[in-house]
Amino acid sequence: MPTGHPGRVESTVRRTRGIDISSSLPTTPVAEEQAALDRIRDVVAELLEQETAYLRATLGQPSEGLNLTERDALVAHHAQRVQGLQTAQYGLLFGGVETDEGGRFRIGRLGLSDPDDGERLLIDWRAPVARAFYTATPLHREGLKARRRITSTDRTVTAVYDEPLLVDDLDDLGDADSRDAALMAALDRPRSQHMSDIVGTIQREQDAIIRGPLAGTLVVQGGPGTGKTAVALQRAAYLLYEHRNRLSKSVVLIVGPNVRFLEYISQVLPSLGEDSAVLVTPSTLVPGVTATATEAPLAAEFKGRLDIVAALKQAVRAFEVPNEGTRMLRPAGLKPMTLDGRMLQRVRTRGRSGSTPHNAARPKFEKALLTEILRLEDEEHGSSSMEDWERRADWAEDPAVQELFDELWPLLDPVDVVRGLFSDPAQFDAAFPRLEPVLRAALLRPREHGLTPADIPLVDELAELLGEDPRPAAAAAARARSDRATDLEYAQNVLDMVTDADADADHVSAPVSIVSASALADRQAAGDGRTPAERAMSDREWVYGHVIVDEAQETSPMLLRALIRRCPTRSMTLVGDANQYTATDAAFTWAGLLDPQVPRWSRTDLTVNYRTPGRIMRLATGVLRRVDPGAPEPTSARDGDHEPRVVRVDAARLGEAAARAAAEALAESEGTVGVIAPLGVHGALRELRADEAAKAAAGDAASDRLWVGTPDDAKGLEFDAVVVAVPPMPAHEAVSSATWKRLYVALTRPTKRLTVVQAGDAIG
Ligand SMILES: Nc1ncnc2c1ncn2[C@@H]1O[C@H](COP(=O)(O)OP(=O)(O)OP(=O)(O)O)[C@@H](O)[C@H]1O
Repeated sequence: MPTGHPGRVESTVRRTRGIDISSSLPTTPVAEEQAALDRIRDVVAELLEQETAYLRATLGQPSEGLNLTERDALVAHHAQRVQGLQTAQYGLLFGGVETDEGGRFRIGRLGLSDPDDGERLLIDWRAPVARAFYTATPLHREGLKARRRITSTDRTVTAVYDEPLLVDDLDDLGDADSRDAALMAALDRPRSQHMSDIVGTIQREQDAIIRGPLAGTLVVQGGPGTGKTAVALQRAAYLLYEHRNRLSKSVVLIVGPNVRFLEYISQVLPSLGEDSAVLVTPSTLVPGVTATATEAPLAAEFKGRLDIVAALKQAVRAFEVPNEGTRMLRPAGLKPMTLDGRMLQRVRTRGRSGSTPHNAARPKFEKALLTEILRLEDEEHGSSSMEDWERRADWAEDPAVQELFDELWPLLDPVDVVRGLFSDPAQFDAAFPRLEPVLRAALLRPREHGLTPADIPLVDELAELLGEDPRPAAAAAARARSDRATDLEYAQNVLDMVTDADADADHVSAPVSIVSASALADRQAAGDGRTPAERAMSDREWVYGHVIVDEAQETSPMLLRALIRRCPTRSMTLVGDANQYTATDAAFTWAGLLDPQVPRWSRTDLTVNYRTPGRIMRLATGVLRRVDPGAPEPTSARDGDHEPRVVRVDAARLGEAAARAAAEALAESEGTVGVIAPLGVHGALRELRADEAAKAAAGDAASDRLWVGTPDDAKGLEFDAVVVAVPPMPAHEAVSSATWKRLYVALTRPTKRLTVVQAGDAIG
């Protein structure tokens, strides 16, 4: 019975000098790679069976000889193995290299040896020896004689592209098209609801970013479709591999623009066998709090500025012994006592001494107030025969005193403070004096108004200023208990999935959350049965090993501050595009965002658009030049086969025309269709969406392919065919730059076809 597992096998592979893939060569390269893939799949299947049996056995023997935590940890450990092996089955083998010394290696999604005879079958794409596969060129061969790219479905090798690197004459290399065939095949594949990884076709300029050092802040600037998201996720997988000891404990935080986007990218890391990452949006950065509302851009921009920190500090101070002047204390069964203003100020000063946050300073305040009360009592009745500590305890239990504590130094919740601040005009004006009326009107709102994304960094800041409230301890314990139950349920689901899996299914879908092998040790050490990622997710004060921000051009200074709090070493990768900044009409610069808070950062640019065909990019660039006349000619990896279509319609028929164009796109393309339109147009798509949803519900998986959203929702997404509905716009000079950039974002979403349905002047 084999005893190996991917983790252990992996370390063997890293010591390997070469793999002989030439023994008993089948006749053609495709047949040769098919034989290799069959063998690799057999080994994976065997390991999978073994791990499933372990999982089943562990689940079937409740705590025999093990305490509950140990059992949970083992269950999760085996569940992770099972899921890791399952997800690895897709696109397992994609490359090979032949070195100058004659060594031949196969490169794949994970490192694997045959557990029976120890033969190395696959090298993990992230291992140092695999690097040249991505970066070698005929001019810089990096010790390689030849490279082989392999494309396959789960079980079948579909093509093999051999690329000689050692050639006497560079003209012998063959044409670029055949060299790039694997890349072109990857770019032309129909898109689905989920992003795929690019592990088989990473390009040289992308590889340099992916394998860049962990330390420091790296900005990756690139136009639409240049692979920023893909590279950021591959980089997360690479860093988790290369710095496993550190990062599997500290976890990588990935911030994406919205929930749909997180869903879109959610399969990439699991498909690469990695799970030590937490995915959030700016709206869900603070555990337990979610922003659900929107607000005017000028209000959001104001809240994003760093000067708001001073206002928040002031707002908290305003709760500490708020009204000067005399207070009457009416203790039960005793004469009322007068607490004069000067005395209360003394108490406040003592409460505020040191740097203790507000809630945490409450005991200090209580102690100072009780001291004053005792002094007054002594003055009135002479010194008492009771011990001071007894008198303090007595007074502290008096309801009138407790009421006074709560009135003069209330325990505060950050969300309540934000709600109060932006709904109570008196509090608001005290915190933000002399605001322009328009801004004041945009910021003030009813107390029951939902939180907005720009409120979340304020909640985070306030949580720091307020400190822990001891009262939620019980709630946290309950949450930990329910997390454990979820773990067990999750492991059972994995088992069910394995049992139900159709043996002939060509694609095993990747689970959203798996547990890394190395997390086992941490679980045991932590003793609470949760993975580091799970613990990080529920802990606002978690310090992450690395932070990745996608669409980072939309990061406000306050959000950046909240992210730096989560990673004070500033080990961060920020990917984005200044030209896709739409939060305000101002121009975005990386220096403007970073310089005030990140003393040193570096920038790399990505230049080739792998998504949008050249002929569509030219139309989109015409729109971009409305705001940036000097925008350079775009470079697309493909020119594409379909000219963009522009349909002019009456404003009243915009929705109807968009729906017709979407129906046509669904009929002529086999992949996904995105309709990007203002909210007012979405209603016209209702029927088409219902039709698609009904077909999908009836089991026609191929029909779950229509998406409808606004340009802001579409950020970061892509579709095979896109319909952009453009409402009538004012004279072009009057169109705001953010509006042009939103349109630019929308026009750059297609991988193949674009239809613009427009109700006004030509946009290009
Ligand atoms: N090396 C590559 N091999 C195969 N596909 C790639 C490669 N690089 C990028 N792609 C594909 O190109 C498309 C665009 O990539 P991605 O979404 O990462 O771009 P982006 O720069 O984040 O775009 P945007 O800023 O417009 O959101 C994706 O389908 C991605 O898988």
